[in-house]
Amino acid sequence: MNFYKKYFDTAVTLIQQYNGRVPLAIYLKHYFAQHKKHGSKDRKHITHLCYCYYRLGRALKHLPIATRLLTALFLCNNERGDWLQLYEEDWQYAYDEDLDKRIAFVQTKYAFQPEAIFFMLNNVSDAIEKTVFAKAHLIQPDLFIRIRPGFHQAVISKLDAKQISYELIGNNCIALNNTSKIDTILPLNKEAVVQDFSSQRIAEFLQSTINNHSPATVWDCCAASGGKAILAVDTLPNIQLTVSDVRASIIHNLKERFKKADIRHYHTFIADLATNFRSSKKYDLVICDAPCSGSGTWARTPEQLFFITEEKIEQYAALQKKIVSTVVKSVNKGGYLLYITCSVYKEENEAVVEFIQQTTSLQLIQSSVLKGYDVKADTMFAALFRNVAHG
Ligand SMILES: C[S@@+](CC[C@H](N)C(=O)[O-])C[C@H]1O[C@@H](n2cnc3c(N)ncnc32)[C@H](O)[C@@H]1O
Repeated sequence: MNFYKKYFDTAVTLIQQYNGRVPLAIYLKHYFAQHKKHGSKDRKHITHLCYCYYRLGRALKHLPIATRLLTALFLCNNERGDWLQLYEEDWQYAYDEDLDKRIAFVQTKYAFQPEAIFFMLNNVSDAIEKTVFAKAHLIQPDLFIRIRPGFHQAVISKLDAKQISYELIGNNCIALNNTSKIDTILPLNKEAVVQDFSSQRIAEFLQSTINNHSPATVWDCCAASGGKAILAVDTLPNIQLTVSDVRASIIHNLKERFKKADIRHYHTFIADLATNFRSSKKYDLVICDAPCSGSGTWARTPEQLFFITEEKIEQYAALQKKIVSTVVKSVNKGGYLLYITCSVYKEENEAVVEFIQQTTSLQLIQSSVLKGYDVKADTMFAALFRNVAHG
């Protein structure tokens, strides 16, 4: 049996047994750890096949797994390769590097609608071009890094010396192929951070906050391992930073990361903001990068396209409202709240903005969908509010 057929059959078995309870990356990691017979090339091909399968999201769900996998592979591969041997002649002949032509061919075989890839596509923000967005899930996103202040030349020289191909977007954002191994080339977190293009664009919101008001107090209330907090330190001069999260383990990771990033002066605490937590302090800027469905990042975790439920999205929306209700009380007079998600659903974005407007006196300054799907990046949402209350 040829290698591709073997990879294909293994992927079919893995897909049959996968139930979406753990991330696909973890599921495959465990499988490969238990099946040492697969070398690195095998792992790469089998992983690629499984990811392709889930890139089809909810489309063609009625097809048997093997047929659906063949269709997904045909749609997702943007270059000819040995994998084409798996196909009947008419498929081989019809293959084209243009995705739209591949879609048109698949439509001669099955009732394939690209819009069906994305769960509840009608519920995504109006600013999103729905068909383009849904189709973008057939393509693997790029890897993005942000060069930290003062390290531009150092980073560029290291990438050039190793002949890594990259694209510089603006001054400090670098797009790389997803397979690039940059952690062995760059001192990550010190000179550059791995951060999606749209996430880097949160700097545009930060710059319109407390830039003229220094030193200012900043609370990143859903800090995780500190992606937005490091961005705030790099973007805003001389801030007094506080970070918190509900998970102690992630704050531990943040501390390790901050050490590498040479960020030494900051406060941390652990808090569940969905309870009636009350901060004794107020801040000039509260960054609320809320827990969310992550639907703007599902081109990186396409299994979510397949397994997400409406109930889950509703749970996130309810949690977001609870968290913002808690943290708005900690915004100083004249201070700001920056609400962020990496979701595309209105319920987690515009509806939460409306909720804040209805239930608080904060004023909306600006909000926007940060579209990444046309540049192989994530799509995010950000809304900046100001506490204009008097007295
Ligand atoms: C989208 S992530 C934050 C990402 C981070 N700001 C960054 O840029 O890397 C959301 C975070 O909210 C935290 N979270 C979830 N529920 C929470 C709650 N009830 N109170 C506080 N934090 C919570 C999660 O643990 C998670 O780390």
